[in-house]
Amino acid sequence: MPSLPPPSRLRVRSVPVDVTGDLLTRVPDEVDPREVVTWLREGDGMVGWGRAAVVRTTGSRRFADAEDWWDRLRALAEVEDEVRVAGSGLVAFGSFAYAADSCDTSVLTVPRVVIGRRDGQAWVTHVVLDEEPWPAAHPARMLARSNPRLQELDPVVESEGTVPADRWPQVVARAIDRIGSGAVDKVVLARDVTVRHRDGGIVRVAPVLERLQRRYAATWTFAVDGLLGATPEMLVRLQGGRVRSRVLAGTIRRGAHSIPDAPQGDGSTAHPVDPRLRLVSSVKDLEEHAYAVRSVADALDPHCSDLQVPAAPYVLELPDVYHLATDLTGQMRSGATSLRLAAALHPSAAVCGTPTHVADGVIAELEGMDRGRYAGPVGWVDGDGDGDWGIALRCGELAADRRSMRIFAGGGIVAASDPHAELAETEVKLTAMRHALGLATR
Ligand SMILES: C=C(O[C@H]1C=CC=C(C(=O)O)[C@@H]1O)C(=O)O
Repeated sequence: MPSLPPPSRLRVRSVPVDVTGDLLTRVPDEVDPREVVTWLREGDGMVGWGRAAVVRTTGSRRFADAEDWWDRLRALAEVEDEVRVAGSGLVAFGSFAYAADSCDTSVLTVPRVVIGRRDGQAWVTHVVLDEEPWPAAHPARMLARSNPRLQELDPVVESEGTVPADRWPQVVARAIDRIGSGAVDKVVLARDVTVRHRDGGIVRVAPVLERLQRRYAATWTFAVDGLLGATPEMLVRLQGGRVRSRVLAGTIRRGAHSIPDAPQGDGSTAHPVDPRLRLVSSVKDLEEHAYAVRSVADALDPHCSDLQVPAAPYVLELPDVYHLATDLTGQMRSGATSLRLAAALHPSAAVCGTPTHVADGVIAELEGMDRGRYAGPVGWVDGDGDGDWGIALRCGELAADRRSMRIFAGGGIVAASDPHAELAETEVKLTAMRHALGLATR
């Protein structure tokens, strides 16, 4: 059950403002980092802080309880919205545990302040409870603030995760055996690594988010209740009745050129093969991708009319990797909120496998860890039900004492997977958080 009932009366006011530059610099330094929320891409999006209302849920009803709470909250809220874009007015940010039996709690939180910007239009939203007065500083003083950029990083050190890196290929090999036995077609296995402050201090969130946003501008830089990352994968976006999903599965490292081993019969010199070409012609990656697309298409089908599923993927280019990507689109017909859609889509075969329930069992058995909120939906929902929900990838979860963080990476395993290549893939995916924490040199 929700740990906090919604307040009797939430008053919300959104007004247009003039905000240029980096939205992250508007977040006050003194804010508790677990109360900072962000959803940013290419400089646009939202940042927020404070807690006007929050619900924490667990178990197999973690989505349903959060949805019920949200429905009650939005029915009670009094909203004055002069902006009327997706995300203005009442908005909640959320992050959900991957597994029903996770020890981690899922959260949906309504910040006290949100600053948003979309297509050149910026706004600020304030939320007050009951008879509380509107903040006096609204909005001029707050918007004049600009904290220094790229603050110095905290000194952090890395230690082994649940499964040490050198044992990871054995874990992958067991999954390949399981696939060989016919029990399951695809399994996504993930590992964690622990990073802690070298001097036992608190790991600060702001510099980590700044670095993620700067290097991974084309991904969604998120922060919700201490879960931080830059995900390239959009589980579902609902905006004005349009539904979109970006499915990723199939990966190759950037710069992974190789010389073709077949002799060049015409006597010409062998050239390195562009990794993008290798990726789009890799039977193994195409298979991995097809399972993920199918799972999303099947889950969206009951909710959408005119669902468009491209026949072949394209290559998404990120700073460290290339991914096979497919963008699905549809027209909402079921009336579900974006949060309900995210719940229906989770877990897709980009983070679980095929068939879902068998893959989930193999994951629980072989990974030996609680994924927490890694690989769960992360994003926001507004009062109309519109919103963005990504899959929490390329991310880390701050410990309750804020002195350490678990960072995560996984990869899809199919029959043709190579255990050592899978270890290398998790290493390259860990680069995003290592870079943000100052652990990667690139
Ligand atoms: C599970 C992860 O990536 C997923 C998303 C893109 C590509 C993937 C892959 O090629 O295996 C994974 O399905 C991760 O980054 O931890």
